[in-house]
Amino acid sequence: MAEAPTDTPWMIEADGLCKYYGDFAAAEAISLNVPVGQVCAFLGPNGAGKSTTMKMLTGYLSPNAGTAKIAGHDVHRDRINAAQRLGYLPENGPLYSEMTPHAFLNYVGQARMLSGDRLQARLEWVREQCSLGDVWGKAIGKLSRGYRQRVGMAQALLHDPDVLILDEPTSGLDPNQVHGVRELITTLGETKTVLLSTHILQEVHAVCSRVVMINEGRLVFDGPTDELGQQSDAMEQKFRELTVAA
Ligand SMILES: Nc1ncnc2c1ncn2[C@@H]1O[C@H](COP(=O)(O)OP(=O)(O)OP(=O)(O)O)[C@@H](O)[C@H]1O
Repeated sequence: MAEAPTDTPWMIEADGLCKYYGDFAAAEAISLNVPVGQVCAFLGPNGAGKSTTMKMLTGYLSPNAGTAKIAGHDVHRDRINAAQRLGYLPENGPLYSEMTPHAFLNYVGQARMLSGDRLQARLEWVREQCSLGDVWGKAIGKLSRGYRQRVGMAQALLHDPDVLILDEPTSGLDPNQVHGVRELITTLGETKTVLLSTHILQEVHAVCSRVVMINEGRLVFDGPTDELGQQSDAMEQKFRELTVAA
């Protein structure tokens, strides 16, 4: 049953999220709150638990313990309202290889209850913003990794959600495309709340005001980007200190 939305300043809330695979803790006691309009980086080495946490935040994975909310809506108990406010770019998006970006995004739009002029306007907006014009009519299965990533980004943005959870949005993109996606995220961050995972520390400086870092399933840092150092070198050093196993 749907819950009444709470009057919360937090657009993304995690409270004590845990995920176990057998005895192995992929995520343990993850709590974090992201306020309206913040662009927050989610960092950690390979296997740290970033994707696992993001899947729990978006309701795609059930936690063993803890709760997640989007714009005050519990992602399991109030799934439809949470999903309406959320755009999610998964690590390996479920893209339908035989469909064109146009057909796929049209289908996604209808599934999200968009129709008529509003759907057409949103399709045109994502085609433009995600630079998909050249491949709009080609089969997704024949697109390069970078273009597939942009189709994934387009489906996350299509319904104009307030909250974006982006798992490695610039992975697989060439430097020009990386620049374009960073600019897009910066613009989106003026009005939306964004949590993005990345391995590229320059990206964090470029677009994020806050960093949350995870290692071996546990939070090890949560603070302003500047606290990790003004330069990428300093940030890299801090990253190693916080994430190399003791
Ligand atoms: N379905 C699963 N069954 C068993 N172990 C899993 C499963 N999914 C993830 N894991 C393990 O949980 C840990 C965290 O994985 P996760 O994908 O969340 O890490 P990550 O920080 O996103 O890594 P990367 O930066 O490499 O994408 C890893 O050790 C992974 O092998």
